[in-house]
Amino acid sequence: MTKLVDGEDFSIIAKNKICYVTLSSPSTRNAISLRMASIMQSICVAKESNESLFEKFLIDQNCHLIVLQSDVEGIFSSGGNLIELQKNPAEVCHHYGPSIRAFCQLLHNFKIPSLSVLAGPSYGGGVEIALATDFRWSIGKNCDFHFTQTKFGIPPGWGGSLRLSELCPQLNPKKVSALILGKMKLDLSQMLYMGLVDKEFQNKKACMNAIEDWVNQISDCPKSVRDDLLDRQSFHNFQELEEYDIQTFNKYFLKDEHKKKIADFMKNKKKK
Ligand SMILES: CC[C@@H](C(=O)O)C(=O)SCCNC(=O)CCNC(=O)[C@H](O)C(C)(C)COP(=O)(O)OP(=O)(O)OC[C@H]1O[C@@H](n2cnc3c(N)ncnc32)[C@H](O)[C@@H]1OP(=O)(O)O
Repeated sequence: MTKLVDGEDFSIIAKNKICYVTLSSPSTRNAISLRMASIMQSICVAKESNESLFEKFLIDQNCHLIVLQSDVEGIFSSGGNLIELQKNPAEVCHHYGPSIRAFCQLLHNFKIPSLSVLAGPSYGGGVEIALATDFRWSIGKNCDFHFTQTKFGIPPGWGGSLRLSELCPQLNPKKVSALILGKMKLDLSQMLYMGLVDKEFQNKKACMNAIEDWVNQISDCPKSVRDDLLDRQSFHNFQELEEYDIQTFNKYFLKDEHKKKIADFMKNKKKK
């Protein structure tokens, strides 16, 4: 196990090709503090080499998946730290929003897949963090999203509104605004229906086993095929993506590795 961030309330570690980002602040129900935001800032901002510390860590540790999770029972995140935000003047909190936004952008844009494990509800900015990952898996039934931002007189600011429209084609910008203005709650059945939650689990063990199986399958794929598949995300134009997919397929079709894998499969099949 290797650590990038080692704190009581927020840690980032790599273990068995999985990067775990863990929120563990029971006293604030996993609110995002100024300290966490400043760590996010320091690990997400690209250095001269054009690579941030977080990206370098993910590459060096050969991580195939980022898992964002809560270590506090009954909550994913209560969003922005209201106590600190109330206490401090705007100048002191100047970097707060941009830092968390940069962290969310990294989860969304970095080329390996990211997953939020939801075993409790999320509020305000906590929903936005959960929306930043590519996938959301739920454990149990209690993982509602609460859009509470306007209760405090502000709109979402960490990329969550746009992500909602991206993830749910039926939620156009007008509908997203209506959800937020209404301080609405989405429960598990609504999130499953909208495709916001991708898989549901009865307990943590089943979820963690599924995560390990997933990463093992990714590791089993030849590195160059894996890299080529992960590069697909850099294309936003469907025509260019189609050409890339055809070229990539031709690069591997009936080459030695492909033939060998077919032969191994047939041999194992006969044995059975
Ligand atoms: C700028 C950020 C903004 C955004 O961009 O969107 C936001 O995120 S706005 C904040 C959105 N958050 C919320 O609306 C949630 C606020 N909290 C609650 O509604 C409740 O606390 C809870 C999360 C539903 C939990 O309720 P409950 O189980 O009844 O516990 P308590 O209410 O007693 O809370 C326990 C403890 O935790 C502290 N706490 C809770 N949320 C926050 C928070 N967001 N920031 C800081 N601290 C928080 C709460 O004060 C309690 O502490 P003690 O009183 O010291 O026990």
